[in-house]
Amino acid sequence: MATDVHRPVTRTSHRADTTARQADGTPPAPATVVRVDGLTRAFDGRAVIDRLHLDVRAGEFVALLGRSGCGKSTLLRILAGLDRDIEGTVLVPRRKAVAFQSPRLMPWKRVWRNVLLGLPGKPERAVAKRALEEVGLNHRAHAWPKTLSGGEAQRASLARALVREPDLLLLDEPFGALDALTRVKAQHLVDELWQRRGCAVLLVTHDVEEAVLLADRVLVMDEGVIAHEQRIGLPRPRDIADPRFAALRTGLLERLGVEAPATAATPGATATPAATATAAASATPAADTARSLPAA
Ligand SMILES: Nc1ncnc2c1ncn2[C@@H]1O[C@H](COP(=O)(O)OP(=O)(O)OP(=O)(O)O)[C@@H](O)[C@H]1O
Repeated sequence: MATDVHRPVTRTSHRADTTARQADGTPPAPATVVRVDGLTRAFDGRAVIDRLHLDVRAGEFVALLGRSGCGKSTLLRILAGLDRDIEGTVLVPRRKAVAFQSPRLMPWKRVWRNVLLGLPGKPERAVAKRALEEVGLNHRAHAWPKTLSGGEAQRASLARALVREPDLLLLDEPFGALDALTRVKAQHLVDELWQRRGCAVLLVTHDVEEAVLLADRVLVMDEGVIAHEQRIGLPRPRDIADPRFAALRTGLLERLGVEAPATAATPGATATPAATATAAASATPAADTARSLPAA
């Protein structure tokens, strides 16, 4: 796998992949596709990311949580190669793609042309159509972006990421602007695509439930570093009614220091993260507020 190294100021250097068979003949651990070592990014003298370490394995689904302003998008932009004003070492695969909360489609290009934007050479329309088929949007291939619904535009943005055949898919709050029902559908789609494609995914989200639903591993960012890591060993597809799901969600909410609102049923009661978790399970817009994270 070709690897990009972003290393303007290097403290330590790493090799990316470790695929050699072990001495006892057991299969090797999955290769590492992302290796970040001692990463620092400062704005106006303030280190938003401060000597951060992170490894992501091939095919792994990682969710990144953290309070608003803690540096999640900054980290994702660095991994995407969009910000290189850094200290430390960042190794990422050359084949990578990003989808943002806003689909960022060019209004003057039809959907299929948007999907092919930025691809090298002269890719054929069939390439776009295949990706659009994968996200269930082929019937809108010739539409103008402004005629798409929010969910359709987000699927077009995903198709644009998929045509790049990424080894690493970076998703920055891709469902944040969608209504609750469309978001659930989009989450299922991403889960399906990830299982089919087998690429590594790094998902930045504010939604604890979404993180537990989709990720193999949930990371919590705080004070410029990965402050907490939680493996999610639940079988897929995951059931939010499973008590183990609720326990993981509650644990993560506690880590994030989310204060739940007092419920009407228990006036004056001290709210607990568990209450937030219960509210979040209903997946209503009100619940979205309960599971959003406070600002840093
Ligand atoms: N180009 C920039 N110039 C100055 N400050 C910046 C710049 N980009 C980000 N920051 C600051 O860095 C901090 C982290 O921003 P970032 O967007 O990474 O946070 P975040 O965790 O993704 O937040 P949110 O969850 O609200 O999207 C914020 O305080 C932000 O104001």
